[in-house]
This record gives sequence, structure tokens and C-alpha cells, in this order.
Amino acid sequence: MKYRLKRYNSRLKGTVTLESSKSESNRALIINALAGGEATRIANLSNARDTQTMLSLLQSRPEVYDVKDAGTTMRFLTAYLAIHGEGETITGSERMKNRPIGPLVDSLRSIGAQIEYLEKDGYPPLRISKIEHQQTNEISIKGNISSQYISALLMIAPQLENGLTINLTTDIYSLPYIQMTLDLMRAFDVESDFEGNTVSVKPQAYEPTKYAIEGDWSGASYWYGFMALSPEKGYLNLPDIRNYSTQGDKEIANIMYQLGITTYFEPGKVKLMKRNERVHCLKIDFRDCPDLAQTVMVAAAASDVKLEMVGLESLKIKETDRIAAMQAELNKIGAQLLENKSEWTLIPSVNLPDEVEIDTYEDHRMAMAFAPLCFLMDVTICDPMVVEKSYPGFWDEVEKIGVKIEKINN
Ligand SMILES: O=C(O)C1=C[C@@H](OP(=O)(O)O)[C@@H](O)[C@H](O)C1
Ligand SMILES: C=C(OP(=O)(O)O)C(=O)O
Repeated sequence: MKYRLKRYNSRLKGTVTLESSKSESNRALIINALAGGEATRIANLSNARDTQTMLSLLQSRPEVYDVKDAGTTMRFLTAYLAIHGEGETITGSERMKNRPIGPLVDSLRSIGAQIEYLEKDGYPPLRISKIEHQQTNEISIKGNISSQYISALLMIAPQLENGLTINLTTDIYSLPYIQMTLDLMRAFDVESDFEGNTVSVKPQAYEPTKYAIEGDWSGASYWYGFMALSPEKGYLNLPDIRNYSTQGDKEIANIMYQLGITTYFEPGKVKLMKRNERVHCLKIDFRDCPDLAQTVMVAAAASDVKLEMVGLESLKIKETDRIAAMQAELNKIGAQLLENKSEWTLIPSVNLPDEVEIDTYEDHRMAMAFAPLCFLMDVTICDPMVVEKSYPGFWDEVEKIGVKIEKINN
């Protein structure tokens, strides 16, 4: 199936509904399970497929845990099963079988878990036998591959007999996600100590707690994308997100300010408004907010803004190789994404086409990042239901802001 998007408004106005954060939801579900709480104590749980998969696996306790394409679900459950499992297998989609998990497995093995690779060394599927006797309470792990390994280890740390100290041996990527993990642990009464490159958690008990999940700032980024490309001034209200969020992706407000969008933080919502001016060249470090990169690249490519970027390394091991996918799809609108070692340059389009068909590579963020182009051209999005991974209601909201969606069966 494909969706052809045609806008019939040139001015954005109104309110869109965001999904709840899947990152917060998946942490809350694991911590709540570790605390022995009922999942019903978590309010506003995300409808994202990644979260619903986590919820159903924690409730059904199957022999084979199939996480589909959810990275957090894979990494968090691997650590969870290393202390509460009974020899289960964990697997996922074909892509998941090519997303590395070696650093997490090595860490859990050195703590005392027995983990077997069932297909390819370093990758899922895994068979996990839980830690019977803790071998060490200090481990070293790279901080620049996936923060999800570190979050996974931290969440089980208070339930290890001797606690855990984690030394991060490299620069730290996706740091706000580690801080989000520690914040959620604190909400369930567990303290930690994070200084320099070392995080320590003493043995402690989680306290079952009622917790309400916030709206998803990563999902909010797509509305900034629409606002950036809308031809006229207007406004959009985004309820249920706030400035003092645990989510690093709130950085989209600062990035998009430079592309001409002002964010007003009001009680219970934020309001986006478009200004007239924007910069023409922008340097961005995406190390702390990798999930924003695709949105910002599309907005810049279509509005004559050159980007000089660092911190994109982890994009190659996400739902798809996002660098390769962006290079191919940005080319279709006349923009170029150039890679030079650990630096990337986006050369914006000088001549936008009248129409474009975007392939989405089983990546929800490809579909949502390119959708705002419909304010400038006719856009066809292939495999549009990929959005269900994080934002199942996304297309309903797109229709609400004045875009007609024609469904094409292929
Ligand atoms: O912990 C999390 O909730 C996430 C961490 C990030 O992954 P990496 O740490 O692998 O960069 C991010 O890209 C992902 O969407 C969600
Ligand atoms: C990378 C993502 O998710 P995950 O790693 O949890 O699959 C994402 O949502 O963009």
C-alpha cells in the first residue's frame, strides 16, 4: 500500500494529538515489572507497537520472546531475562537480527548470565540463562554504540546482589536516554550516582509507583517539520508535552528555532508559530538526539538550508541504515547527503520536483520525516503503516491539518 498526500491548506492551524513516549513507556514497563507492580499503574502508556509488544511479552511470558523491530524491547528484555528468566529465547525481525547486541551480552555474561547466540555471534536471537551468582559488580562498556545497552544494565542493577558500577570507555552517545533511565528509576525510588563516565547503582528495592507517561517529543518533531515547510504563517498546538521533559528530543525546539519556528511553552501544551526568517547554514551535533536527524534533514533540504552535521554514527544500526536511506531519498528531491569520515554535509535542493515517491525501508521515521514535503509537492509514501512502530495515529493527525490522503493498493 502507498499513501498519496495532497495538501488543500497552505496555512497550518489547530491542535494535533501526540502519542505517548515509547522510550518512557518501555522503561516504566520494565521497572514496574522489576518492582512487582501491576502494569495498570502506568498511565498514558504508549500505543506504539514497540510498547504494546513489550506489554504483551511481559504479561504472557512466552518461551520465545519476539520483539519484532523494537530495539528498546530487545535490549531491555535481554537484561530483564538475565535476572528473571527461565532459559527463554529472544528474537525479532530480520533487521533486528542484524542490529548488534554484543556489548550488552558481554556485560551480562561477565556479571554471570549464560547467553548463547543462536544464529550469528553478536546478534539476536539469543538464549538466556539467568545470573545465579554475581561474578562482578564492575563492568566496562563502550558508550558510543547504543545507550540502550547501558539503560538495560542500569534498570536491573539495583536487583543485583552487589549492585553495579558501569564505566563508559568512550564518548557517550544518546546521553539523555541514559538520564531518562536514571530519572525513571528515581521515580520508583532507586538512587544512582553518575559522575564523569561512571554510573553506579547500589542494591536497592524498587517501590511500585503510579506513573504517567508524557507525550512523545520525537513524534512532535514531525509537526515542526510540517510547520517548517508550510508556505504561510500559522500555528499548531501540541498538548501533553512540556519543557522540563526527561526526553532529549525536546532539543527539536532549539534546532527548529533556527529554521524559523518559535516554540511557546504554555501550561499543558506547546504552541509552534512560524516566523519569517531562518538561517541558511546550520551546524548540528545529533549525538544526543539521533532520532531527530531525518526530520531536520528533510526540512533543511527543502528550504534551502545547508547542514553540517556530526553525531550521526548510530543511524547506520537503527531500523535501517538511515544514512544510506536518506542519501537515496533526499536525492529524489535534488538534495545531497555527503559523508566524510565522521562528518556529514547536507546540500539542499535548488530545484524541487513537483512530485516524489518516498521508499521507507521499514523505518517509521522515514515515512514521518518525508511527509511534510506535501506542503511543497505531491508526495507518495510507500508502506505508510510503518508509522505504527511509534505513532499509530500519525496519518489521522496529518488529515486533520489539511492534507488529503489517497490510498493506493499496489
Ligand atoms: O533508549 C531509548 O529509548 C532510545 C535510545 C536511542 O537509541 P540509541 O541509544 O541506540 O542511540 C534512540 O535512538 C531510540 O529511538 C530510543
Ligand atoms: C531507533 C529507534 O528505535 P529502537 O532503537 O528502539 O528500535 C527509533 O524509534 O527511531
